[in-house]
Amino acid sequence: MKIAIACDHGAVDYKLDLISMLVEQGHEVIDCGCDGEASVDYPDYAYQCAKLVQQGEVEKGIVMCGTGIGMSICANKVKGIRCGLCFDTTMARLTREHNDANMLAVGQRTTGIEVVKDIVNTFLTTPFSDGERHIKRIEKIAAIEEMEE
Ligand SMILES: O=C(CO)[C@H](O)[C@H](O)[C@H](O)COP(=O)(O)O
Repeated sequence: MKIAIACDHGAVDYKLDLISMLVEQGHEVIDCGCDGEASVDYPDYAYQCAKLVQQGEVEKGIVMCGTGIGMSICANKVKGIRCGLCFDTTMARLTREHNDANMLAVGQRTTGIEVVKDIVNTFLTTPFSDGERHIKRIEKIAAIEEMEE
């Protein structure tokens, strides 16, 4: 799978760990930065990653910061993006099954790396459940985006 990944200065270590894991698994990864621990602004990196997902350049996006909150807020501002902030594998499974999330957000300061790896693997391998009620709700999300334009 082609995946874009981005972080702010609060999650560089996790981003590098996840890139190693994903490449080892055979995924193609586009690294949207940032690259060091100097303070940066998470919207700059979340936006780059979300645009790659929106434009169909990649199938999924993964963003991370201290908590994942800032990154997820930004990603969800981009039309067509459904980014789930996850703290465990149940949330990762449900954001795929129920929300058909195309982006995942995690936090380096809130969640251990082994749990984050499990979250990422669950997110990438769980299909959308395709239930009629979920489709209807996702269509309503898209309708809100249209109303807000
Ligand atoms: O958006 C966040 C908080 O909800 C992220 O955790 C950021 O990484 C964090 O705000 C960065 O904080 P810092 O004090 O500038 O390192």
